[in-house]
Amino acid sequence: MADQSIAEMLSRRVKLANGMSMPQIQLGLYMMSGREAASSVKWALEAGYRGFDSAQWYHNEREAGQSILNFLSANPSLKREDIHFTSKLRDNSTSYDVVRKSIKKSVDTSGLGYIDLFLLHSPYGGREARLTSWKAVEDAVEAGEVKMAGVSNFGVKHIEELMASNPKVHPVVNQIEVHPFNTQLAIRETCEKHGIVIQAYAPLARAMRFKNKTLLAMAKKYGCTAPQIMVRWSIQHGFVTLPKSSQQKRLIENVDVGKFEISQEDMETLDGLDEGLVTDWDPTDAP
Ligand SMILES: NC(=O)C1=CN([C@@H]2O[C@H](COP(=O)(O)OP(=O)(O)OC[C@H]3O[C@@H](n4cnc5c(N)ncnc54)[C@H](OP(=O)(O)O)[C@@H]3O)[C@@H](O)[C@H]2O)C=CC1
Repeated sequence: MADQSIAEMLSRRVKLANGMSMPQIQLGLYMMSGREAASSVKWALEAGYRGFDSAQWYHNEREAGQSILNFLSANPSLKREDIHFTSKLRDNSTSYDVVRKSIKKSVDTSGLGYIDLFLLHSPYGGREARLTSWKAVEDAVEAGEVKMAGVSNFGVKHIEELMASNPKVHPVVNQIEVHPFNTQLAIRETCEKHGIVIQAYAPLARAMRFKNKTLLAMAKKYGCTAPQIMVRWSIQHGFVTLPKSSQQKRLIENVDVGKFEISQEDMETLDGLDEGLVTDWDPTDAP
């Protein structure tokens, strides 16, 4: 696998339980203004990124979608189907209609015609809201508004609850915080059991641990940077990984990870850095 170009790394795809696939490395769009999202998406597409992770909460679905459309019209060899766009439901609701409308609004706002992956952003709201919201997402898939459905920040209990409800549409991913400083073994095991791929958010631990001694020693050994070790760790674990940067140089640096492979022993050393670090929120134990 070593010695792959940036374009090759960005063309890697992960297979999903529903027979579809998605890019393994996608650009995270959290904490980007609309203007930043527009420019970052453009730079990323130029570099070869084909997947983007937005959300209703990020208030940049419109600008990210428009940037994708601009790129597609300037590059007619690429089609809408070559791009993977994710959004997420801001709030679960016990009202089916509220959620259906909210999904339609995201589709319209993005301007992309459909959304590739739509997630419940968190398990908040209780069991009834989770299952009702899921039903609305399933129907949006059946209606073609959304191609695939998944969840985010679901803990073991929430995954088991959803799977026990016999969902019509299989949740293809659970997007959770995962990096060497928070390895989330219990949730990963549960997802694996049910054929749910992990999407690793905050794969760079939001730049909070770049000075960690073990990480720096590893970067020196492999002749790369600390963020590159973190992205490489994430893909070697088989996650779909979502590093965010709104700087052109960094969003290219972060995916230039095809020239080295972390040894099994070093992967285990990195796994051992787990300290349960939460960089933003942790709704995985919500009631
Ligand atoms: N479902 C959920 O609840 C959540 C989902 N997410 C998703 O995951 C994505 C990634 O997570 P996020 O929280 O953004 O954190 P990341 O772990 O991706 O870290 C992003 C931070 O690292 C900095 N950074 C990026 N690359 C470099 C580099 N090469 N050198 C130095 N600093 C760098 C960025 O700054 P700069 O931009 O200035 O480069 C930014 O401050 C989000 O954007 C979002 O799509 C994130 C949190 C919660």
